Amino acid sequence: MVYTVKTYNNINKIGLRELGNGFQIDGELKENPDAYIIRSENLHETELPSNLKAIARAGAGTNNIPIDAATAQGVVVFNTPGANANAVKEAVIASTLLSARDYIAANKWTNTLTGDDVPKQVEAGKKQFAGSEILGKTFGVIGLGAIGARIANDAYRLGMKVYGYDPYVSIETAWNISSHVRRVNDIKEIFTNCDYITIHVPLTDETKNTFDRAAFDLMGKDVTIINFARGELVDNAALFDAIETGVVKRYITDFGTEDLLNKDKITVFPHVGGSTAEAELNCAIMAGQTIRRFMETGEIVNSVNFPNVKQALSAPFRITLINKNVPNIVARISTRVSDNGINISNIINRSKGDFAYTLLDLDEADAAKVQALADEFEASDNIVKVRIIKK
Ligand SMILES: NC(=O)C1=CN([C@@H]2O[C@H](COP(=O)(O)OP(=O)(O)OC[C@H]3O[C@@H](n4cnc5c(N)ncnc54)[C@H](O)[C@@H]3O)[C@@H](O)[C@H]2O)C=CC1
Ligand SMILES: O=C(O)C(=O)COP(=O)(O)O
Repeated sequence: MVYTVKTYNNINKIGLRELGNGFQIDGELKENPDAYIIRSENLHETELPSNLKAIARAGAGTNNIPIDAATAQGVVVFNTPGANANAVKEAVIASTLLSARDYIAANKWTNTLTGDDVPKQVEAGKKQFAGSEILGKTFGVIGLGAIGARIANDAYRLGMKVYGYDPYVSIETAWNISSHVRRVNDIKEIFTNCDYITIHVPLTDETKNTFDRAAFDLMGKDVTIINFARGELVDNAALFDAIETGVVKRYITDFGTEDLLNKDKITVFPHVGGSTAEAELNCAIMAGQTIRRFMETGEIVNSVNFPNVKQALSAPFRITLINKNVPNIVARISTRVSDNGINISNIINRSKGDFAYTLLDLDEADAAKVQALADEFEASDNIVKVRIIKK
């Protein structure tokens, strides 16, 4: 069995080797493949092909993927948690230092100098670039996930007083956060207390415009806002007013829109937070492993729209179903299997919202019987995707 994969956006080739020999990458069937491996390509305007079973986002944010449509079509969407977190952490630490000392403007100015007396001009002009130090300053981190937790710990190590806010922090990540990071339960405490604020949350209806007028109104003066998460987390109109009134000293973001460009107190990078050789390799490796595992075994790990399901396959065949989460569905599935004279060696059914994933391991070596059962499942209104996996 050869599976087909279509890649978008420069996925690291070495990482893709994780797929192994059972996958054809960007071959002739790439317009209706089994899986996509993707980075930031916006899929919201495109239809997902009928054969598609999985999308792996080689990275963290999945707001470029139509998750609800994918779920309804039985497409499992994965990401690669933490695989590019160190890259973003380093970019944010660099940005913090860039705001404290205006190195970019200082470098630009120095490059304008001419003549034999450049050293003299430097000494005369450098006072305009006197900065401040980050030691002892307050640093707020909104979102203490893979990136935020790393940044909070390192900002503390750099001598900053660190506040962290994340009402949904996972237990796993919470264990990794230094006890020196002061966890607050109200985001307002970040806005009122911090000289530097960085945000590391997914873009959702809840997080959109986290930095709005009400947020800026709570801040003191000369606050640096760092946004390597998504542009829409900041209300730009409110930001411009906050810059005008001296509330915001500098806005550093990885997400450019035209209104942000060529402004004195705004520094825009071209979405390069995760663009390091190491992060691109890590993401591609994790995406490749995830897709391979899902296609070859049916197991789900690191999905954003279906629950984790792990179960070694010990029976001759496994049928995987993506089904609507309706009452009595497991009983109905089991009955259909027994009506076909097949024994179930193991069944797992896990739901998330309106849909569920079912692994059916069958004590049946007759491929034709298994195919007939799968065809019956295909015909059911409550089942949106059926796959047969042979041990
Ligand atoms: N600039 C770049 O190249 C990159 C940007 N990103 C962006 O950064 C985001 C975060 O990435 P990771 O830390 O890897 O993800 P993550 O999933 O490990 O962490 C996100 C954290 O945000 C928290 N959160 C969710 N809603 C929240 C809310 N309303 N208030 C406070 N916290 C909330 C979650 O509990 C979680 O701990 C991604 O979703 C993506 O948008 C990620 C990687 C690279
Ligand atoms: O992982 C993320 O969420 C990112 O924003 C990284 O995007 P990229 O894969 O570098 O286009």
